[in-house]
Amino acid sequence: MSVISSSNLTISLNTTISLSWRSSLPSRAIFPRPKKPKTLVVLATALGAKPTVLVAEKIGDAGIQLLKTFANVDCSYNLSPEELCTKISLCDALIVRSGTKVTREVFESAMGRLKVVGRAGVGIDNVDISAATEHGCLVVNAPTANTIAAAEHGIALLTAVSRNVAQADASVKAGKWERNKYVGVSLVGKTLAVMGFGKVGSEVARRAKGLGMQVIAHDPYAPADRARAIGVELVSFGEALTTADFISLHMPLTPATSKMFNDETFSRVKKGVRIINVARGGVIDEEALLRALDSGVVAQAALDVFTEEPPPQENKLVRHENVTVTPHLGASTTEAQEGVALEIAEAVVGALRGELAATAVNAPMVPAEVLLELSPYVALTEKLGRLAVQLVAGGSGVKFVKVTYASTRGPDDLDTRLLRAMVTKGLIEPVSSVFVNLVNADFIAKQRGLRLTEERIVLDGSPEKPLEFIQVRIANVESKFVSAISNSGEITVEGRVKDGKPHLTKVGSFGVDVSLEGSIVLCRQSDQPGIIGKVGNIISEENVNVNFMSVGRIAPGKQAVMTIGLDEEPSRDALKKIGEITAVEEFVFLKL
Ligand SMILES: NC(=O)c1ccc[n+]([C@@H]2O[C@H](COP(=O)([O-])OP(=O)(O)OC[C@H]3O[C@@H](n4cnc5c(N)ncnc54)[C@H](O)[C@@H]3O)[C@@H](O)[C@H]2O)c1
Ligand SMILES: O=C(O)[C@H](O)COP(=O)(O)O
Repeated sequence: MSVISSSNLTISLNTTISLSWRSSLPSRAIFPRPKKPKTLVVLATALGAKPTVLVAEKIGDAGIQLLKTFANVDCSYNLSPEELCTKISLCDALIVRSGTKVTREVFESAMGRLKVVGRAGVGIDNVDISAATEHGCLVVNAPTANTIAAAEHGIALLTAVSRNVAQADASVKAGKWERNKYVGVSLVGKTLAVMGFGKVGSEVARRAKGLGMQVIAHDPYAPADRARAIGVELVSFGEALTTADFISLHMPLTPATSKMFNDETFSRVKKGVRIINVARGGVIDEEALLRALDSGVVAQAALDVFTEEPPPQENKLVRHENVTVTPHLGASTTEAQEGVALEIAEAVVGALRGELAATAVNAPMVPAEVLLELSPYVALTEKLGRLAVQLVAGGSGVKFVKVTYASTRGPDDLDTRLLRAMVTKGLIEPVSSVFVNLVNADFIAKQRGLRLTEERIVLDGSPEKPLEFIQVRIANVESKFVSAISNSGEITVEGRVKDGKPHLTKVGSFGVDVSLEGSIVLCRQSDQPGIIGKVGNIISEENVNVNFMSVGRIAPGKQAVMTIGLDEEPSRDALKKIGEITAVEEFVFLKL
């Protein structure tokens, strides 16, 4: 047996999430129960409480129809920020495109009801992800359905600028015939630098190769072999700037890419370069681009996206004769919009049902089969957390928690992120009013100063079961049930999964066995005949059903801890009577 300790690992929840929709449902479970998603749906319908989805920007009809099969759908477009904040407290989900800013105020105004924001598209820079996470709100996007549309629009703009299509069109419509003025440049043999070699960037590269261009790409995170496979060389930012005749932008807007193209970068480009931007307006310093256009450093620009959308009327860039503009049309093809709408509707409905969200933005993925296998352990860890915190005297001074996983599997074969998050949920929810889920567990733990460390015990044996037992220990606290303090001085509870059900198997240093459902009475007594009967009588007089009972003792005739699992909560009077039995030295009632 070996112990692997990850000492001082501050809890960091990078966990798959699927949310169960909680509004009006009796269950507060946040873990997707892959075998039972339909139960949640049936409950929602039976209670007449369908979730409400606010669609704040127009999406394809197929998506709306799919949403309507599951939810009340409110399509309200062009809402002001104030109107959105007013409506949001009545909504379980919100769907937007790039035109709606989902700010911190929106999450605050939701008052905990908003469970998922669906971004019908790729870029999530219009959603305050930190605020979403802090409010336990899942953010999902539709990352694939508009890739080709965006790439095609990039190529449309590339060819349009090279041949002055927009300017020449305007000139002819103005009654002119200026054949000499609108002589263009050829694409064949020219170098195109694709900045951001992701989904759209690589499709642009592929198409530009077909036009006979030399394609280079800059992307610090893209694998070189993927680029090589389509005949593209990955180069440094500097090399891309200095060698390109055309630059096409395809990176996300992040703090690192904001104003990536500025006076300094324009001072390094080849004179006469042409720039295409179908990514995000904010990656270019628009004032600097204007200066570069005026000085002729940049010959032409084609812009689909702007820092402020729509750009103000007087925007000089928009009116510049060497600039071609479109109103953020990259994703706007019939095909892409139908695809995006379906992709986002499926993601939102799935998240509301408590199923896996494959496109979660603020919660990393754990494969479905892993989730299924870990499901009973997820219930176990939450319940151990709940029990442990209720054993603390005072109830809220929990700072140092250690979770031990005993398994025959090596650490690399056991992903404990979900379990860790559920311990956090179990520890925090009974002593606070906050709702903890897999999205916000990390944030809430940190906010409350909870430091959770994990330890592995690697057991010998065949690794069929993911875990043998799990132990939760709380250090530096006193307990209202002194027997829960183990020899190491910590409140200790241990459990395992038996026949698919979570069981409590140890409290302090006492071995016990009780199924973790309903509620529990823990009772320490001097080991002598008749006690079990006396306690049992008090409970049965109350008409409360005992679902499990076990006694763990140190040695015959010495102290024993009796564990009684109850279906309902006994009255205060009954609990008082248990405490008055002479041989009972201490007892505690715990809710699961
Ligand atoms: N105009 C439109 O309508 C439209 C449509 C679709 C996508 N987009 C935008 O296009 C962009 C790309 O979309 P995608 O689907 O290809 O996303 P993606 O995530 O597949 O690709 C983005 C790529 O940018 C790279 N990147 C990140 N930081 C970078 C940096 N500092 N320098 C260079 N590369 C960097 C990433 O490694 C990634 O490979 C996004 O901003 C998206 O919002 C716009
Ligand atoms: O990031 C995206 O997916 C595009 O910018 C598309 O945005 P839209 O949904 O507003 O067209």
